Amino acid sequence: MYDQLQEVLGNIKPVDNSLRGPIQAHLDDLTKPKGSLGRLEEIAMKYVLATGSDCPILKKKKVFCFAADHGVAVEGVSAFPAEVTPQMVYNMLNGGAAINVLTRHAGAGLDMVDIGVNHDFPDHPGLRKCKVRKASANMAEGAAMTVDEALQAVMVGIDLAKEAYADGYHLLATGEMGIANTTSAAALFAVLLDLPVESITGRGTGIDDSMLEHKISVIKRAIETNRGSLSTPLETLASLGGFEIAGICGLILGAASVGMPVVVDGFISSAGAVAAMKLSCQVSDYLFFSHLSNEQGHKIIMNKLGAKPILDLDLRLGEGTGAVLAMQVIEGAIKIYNEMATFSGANVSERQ
Ligand SMILES: Cc1cc2ncn([C@H]3O[C@H](COP(=O)(O)O)[C@@H](O)[C@H]3O)c2cc1C
Ligand SMILES: O=C(O)c1cccnc1
Repeated sequence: MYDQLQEVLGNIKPVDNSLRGPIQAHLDDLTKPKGSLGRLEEIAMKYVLATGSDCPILKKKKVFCFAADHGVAVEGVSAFPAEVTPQMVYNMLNGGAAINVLTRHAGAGLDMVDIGVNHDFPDHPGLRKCKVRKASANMAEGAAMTVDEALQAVMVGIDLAKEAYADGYHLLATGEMGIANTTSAAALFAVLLDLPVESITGRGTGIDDSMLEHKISVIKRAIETNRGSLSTPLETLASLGGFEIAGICGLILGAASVGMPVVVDGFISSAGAVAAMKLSCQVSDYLFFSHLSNEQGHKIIMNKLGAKPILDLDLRLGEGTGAVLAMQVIEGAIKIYNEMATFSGANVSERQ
C-alpha cells in the first residue's frame, strides 16, 4: 500500500504556470473594468490552472462526508458524547442534517463514508461502507491508529476521489462527522505546523473554560505520549489523527493526482489538508479553502499556510457545510470566465 501512495504522490504535478498570462489576458478582456470581480477572478485563475483547460467545466460536484469515532472522546474533550457520531450519520442518511440542506440547495451530490464509526450500519444507497476500524484509540495513551491503518484510510480517500473522477465529477468537497475530532485536528496542527497548542485549540461543539483547559492538557499529553512516533507526516497522522481526517487527506491527494480541484471545509478538514500538503508540496495548487472557521486558531493556521479562505460566515459546524457553499461561489467564477462577453469579441464557442 505504501508503494501505491508513493505512486499517487508522484502523479501530483505542479500546475502549468505558463498558462497564467493567457488566462489573465482573457479575464482582462471580459466586459468589466480590470480586476473588478476581485476574488472571483483569482478563483477562476486557480480553477483553470488546476484543470489545465482553457474551457473549464464545472457541472458535477460532490461532497464526501467522512465519519469516524475517536478514542480520545473518553477524556471528556467534547460537549457531546461519542454516541452522537452514529446518530448524526443516520440523520445525514435521512436527509435532515445541515449538510443535506446545503447540498440540495447547491445541487451537489453527497456521499457519507463510514471510515471508522463505532457502530454497524445497515446498507444504504447514500452510505459508503469503508470502515477501517471501529474508532481510533485514545491518543492520550498511545497511537490513535497504526501507520498501516492510517495508510488504509488514506487509500480509501484516494480511491473515492479517483472513482468520482471516472464518474465525471469536476469538483469535490470534504466534510466530516466525528465527536472529539477538533481535539485530533488541533494536535495535528500543533505538530505539523509547529504551533503552540493553546493558540489552535478551541471550543469545538461548545465546551466551557474549564473543559477547554482540560482539552489543551489532553492534547499536550497526547503529543508527549506519541513523541517517539511523530517523525514523518504519515506517522504523525497515525499517532494523532483520526480515520476521517486520514480519509480527507487521501481524497485531496487522489483528486490532485488526476488534476481535479477540491474544496476543503473548515477546521477539521484543514487538518486533513495540512497532512496532504506535508506529503506533497504540489497539492496546494488544487485546493480551495472554503471558509474561515470560527473555531479558535483557524485564522492562525490559514495565515501560516498563506491560504485565503473564500467565505467568512462565522461557521463552526464542519460536515462540509462551508465547502458546499463555496462550491457555488467557484461555480459563479467559472461561469463568469466562460460566459461573459469580451471587449475583443471572442466568445466561448470561438475559444472552443
Ligand atoms: C449534533 C452535532 C452535529 C454536528 N455536525 C458536525 N459536528 C462537528 O462537531 C464535532 C467536533 O466537535 P468536538 O471536537 O467538540 O466534538 C464533529 O463531529 C464535527 O463534525 C457536529 C456536532 C454535533 C454535536
Ligand atoms: O470548522 C470546523 O470544521 C468545525 C468547528 C467546530 C466544530 N466542528 C467543526
